[in-house]
Amino acid sequence: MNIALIQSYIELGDPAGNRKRIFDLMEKAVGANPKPDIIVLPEMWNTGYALDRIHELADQDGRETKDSLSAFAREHQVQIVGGSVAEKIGERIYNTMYIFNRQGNQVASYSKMHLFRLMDEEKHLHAGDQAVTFELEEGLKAGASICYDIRFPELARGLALAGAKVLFVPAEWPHPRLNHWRTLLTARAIENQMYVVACNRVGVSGDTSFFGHSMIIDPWGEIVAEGGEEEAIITGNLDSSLTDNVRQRIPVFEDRRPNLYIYK
Ligand SMILES: NC(=O)CCC(=O)C(=O)O
Repeated sequence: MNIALIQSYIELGDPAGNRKRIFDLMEKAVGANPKPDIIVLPEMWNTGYALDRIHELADQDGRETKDSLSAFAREHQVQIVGGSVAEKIGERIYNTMYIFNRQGNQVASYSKMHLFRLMDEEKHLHAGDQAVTFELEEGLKAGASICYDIRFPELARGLALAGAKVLFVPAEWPHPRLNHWRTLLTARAIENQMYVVACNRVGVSGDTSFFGHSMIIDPWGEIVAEGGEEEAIITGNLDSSLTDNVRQRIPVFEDRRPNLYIYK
């Protein structure tokens, strides 16, 4: 499966401008040869972290985002892991990912469950309360996570135990924590023997600088593709048989001793 990561710049508090930018980049991605089977977007791509105005800027019920991503997926016959957007449900704002198949049908959604205090998320957003797996083509099971979620290995392990062979991680992860980003993503891939597909934004927003370095890491922990710090479409290939291969070679899931892991 060919994957294209849309490592874009995001303008603070400009949903219309950001939508145009993201869709222009997606058009470019589907025009490439080979055409991607899956497009992945970054976190909060509609508004960025304009949290002080998030109630007026968030997408009501995610309607505009869902309609436009669905139409794009159907028109271009491509699966979309839609990063995340600020979504307004009633009076609550969530940081939510939508996933679409090639027919344009929404197959799942996931709201970020760990809110990141360093960026004030907990003051403005509601946390999701459900872990989510979903099925890509060829029966390939994937798990959803968003940015800060990767600091919680229990989430990725739970998704792997539920059958996920790929973990998607849209992000807005800034300097100076590139070392954390690369190490945590690689650790999640190695310990769960799964692909990690992470799409980070680039550019400066206020006094925060986002470094990109979107990456695809295979179940052996090797980096298959990695972006730099500029806006770009990063592409790479995912071979689902590699997950089974690595899991047979080092049978971590058979060797687990979960009943011994609780401190008394
Ligand atoms: N948007 C986020 O969740 C950022 C997480 C982050 O930067 C971290 O260090 O964790």
